[in-house]
Amino acid sequence: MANTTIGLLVMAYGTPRSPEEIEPYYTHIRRGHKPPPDLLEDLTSRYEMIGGVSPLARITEEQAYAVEKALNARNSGKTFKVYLGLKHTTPFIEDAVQQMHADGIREAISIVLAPHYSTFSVKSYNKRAQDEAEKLGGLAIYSVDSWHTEPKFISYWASQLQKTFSTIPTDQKKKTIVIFSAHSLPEKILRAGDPYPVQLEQTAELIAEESNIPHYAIGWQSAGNTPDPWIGPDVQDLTRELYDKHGYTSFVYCPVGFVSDHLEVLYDNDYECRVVTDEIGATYYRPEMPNTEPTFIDGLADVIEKRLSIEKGTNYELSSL
Ligand SMILES: CC1=C(CCC(=O)O)c2cc3nc(cc4[nH]c(cc5[nH]c(cc1n2)c(C)c5CCC(=O)O)c(CCC(=O)O)c4C)C(CCC(=O)O)=C3C
Ligand SMILES: [Fe+2]
Repeated sequence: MANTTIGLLVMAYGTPRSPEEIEPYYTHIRRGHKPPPDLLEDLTSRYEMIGGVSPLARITEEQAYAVEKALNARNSGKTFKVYLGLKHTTPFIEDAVQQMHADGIREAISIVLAPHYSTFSVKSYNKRAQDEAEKLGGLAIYSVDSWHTEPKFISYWASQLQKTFSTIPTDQKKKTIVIFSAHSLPEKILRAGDPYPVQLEQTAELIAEESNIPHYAIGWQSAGNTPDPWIGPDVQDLTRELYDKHGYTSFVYCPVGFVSDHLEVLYDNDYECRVVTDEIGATYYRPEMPNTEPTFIDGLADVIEKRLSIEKGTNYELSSL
């Protein structure tokens, strides 16, 4: 087995690469249903507010190559070859699995560029990859389910918070609150015992501990516009509530459920949350997103190495029975 190439399947949400791609992308998110013109216009105008298209396409690619590079620099005796598979645009997850198979890859490890597991997100990415691999045969994919407590991921955010706090005037620090958030999901996932909210709490607690921040809260953002309830409190409502109850003067938004600069951060945080902080006369802070920061990338490489060593350990035990 020495020196065989291991496929590194990096999966992510995907984003339109041009304004023309917004409609097919949105149609895919809506499971094949074209968006009505008002919804399409609304989404297009949000992309316009962040520069026409999202920087996410470029960042996702850079992240994938950076993780491959970090792993191959480790001299572990293994060579990794990266394949990018996206949920809602090309190259789709299935395209990436087909390419791995065509390239003769027999073993692959997959990771989703989102830290928290949920049946709505990570489970569906993994299922699509596994289904395609099964269809093709001869390719085993070991999936990472979540990496929300990974030490270097936690350190990344802790050091970002220390950086942000160093810019907050001393007399304001005690009146500062950090809001950790992730993408909201329909509340019905909770009835089936989905680990998503507990995992967000764990991430928040670890970062808060390591960075020694005085106050924090957990919120949810970017909820969809459907009649069924979504997990709350929403970050905008939470901001108002925390101000009314405790009079915080500074709000630090950490959207730790995401890892890149993209629409949900650049619009839902940097525009929508700032509207609220402006309204109540508080100061808005939002630390930088991980993107390709080396500590963060190294953390993802650690996650992959650990997952692979578990797999190899298991295989060893099985074959020695
Ligand atoms: C859990 C989760 C993550 C995080 C985990 C992960 O990364 O997987 C995430 C990330 C992202 N979501 C993104 C974009 C969009 N998500 C939408 C709609 C939806 N997201 C959902 C969930 C999530 N989304 C859900 C339940 C819906 C409702 C429709 C459905 O039931 O599927 C819509 C439709 C219009 C709107 O609602 O705004 C858009 C445009 C972008 C790209 C941003 C860019 O382009 O910069 C990213 C990274
Ligand atoms: Fe989304």
